[in-house]
Amino acid sequence: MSRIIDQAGQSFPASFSVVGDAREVGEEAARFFVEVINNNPRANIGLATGATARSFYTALIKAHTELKLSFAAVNTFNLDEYIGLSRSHPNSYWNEIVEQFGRHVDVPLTQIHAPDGAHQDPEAAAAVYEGLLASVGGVDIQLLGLGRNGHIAFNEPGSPFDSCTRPVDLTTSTLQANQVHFPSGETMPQRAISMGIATILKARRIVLIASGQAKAEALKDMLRGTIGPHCPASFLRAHSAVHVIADRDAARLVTSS
Ligand SMILES: N[C@@H]1[C@@H](O)[C@H](O)[C@@H](COP(=O)(O)O)O[C@@H]1O
Repeated sequence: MSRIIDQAGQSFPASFSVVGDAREVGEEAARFFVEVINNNPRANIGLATGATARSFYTALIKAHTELKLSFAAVNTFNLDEYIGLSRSHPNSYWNEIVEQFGRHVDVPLTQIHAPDGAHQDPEAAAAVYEGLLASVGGVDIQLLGLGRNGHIAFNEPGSPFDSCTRPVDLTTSTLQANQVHFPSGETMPQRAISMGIATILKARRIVLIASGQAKAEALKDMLRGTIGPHCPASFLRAHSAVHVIADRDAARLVTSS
């Protein structure tokens, strides 16, 4: 894959790995986080939910059990949370991070952070979260998945470059993709609190993961299309330390082989 050189002469992405399958995507992504935590055991790490991230958490847990990597002083920050779900709801994103990762390592659950989806005033909860991120000195390394429509976190198409953490409406595409995670008959939340584009771009390093054919168009738009709110992930091209990891299916429209 050829790099994109923007007007400032910057190369994007900083690195691009195409691996065989979803498991390898997670393993490759975890290497970046292990390196950051080895260098700084008190690192602030930004976490993503979703199916693609599962193998990433499996790899981090393996680093804990086999390499004795400690998360005891790490703080984690979710990208987003559904509005209307308390932390204890089985489908809350806070709970997803605890179940997939937190309870399998030595991070105290008080150091797992997410926007408060149950707050009566979502605007206020979003502002509190943005303030929390600033008060801890920002995120050292942020994991991002990629929505089929090019969203990152829950920044749906139309999200502005300068957006901060805020309440957002989910699009039909996202609702269809995520409804499967809720029990049949249960209507999923239609809104969420999400870190904004500007919030995400403050992270010192970003690792974006994509797996499967359903992400191929979005990955192509992100890397090759015009930069703009129609494809929120394209705004990542304004950041100098983005590492993209995709499996062959997701990368099929941006690789020649
Ligand atoms: N809000 C989440 C994102 O943070 C996630 O990265 C993305 C991809 O999810 P998946 O890996 O399940 O396709 O969509 C969800 O809607």
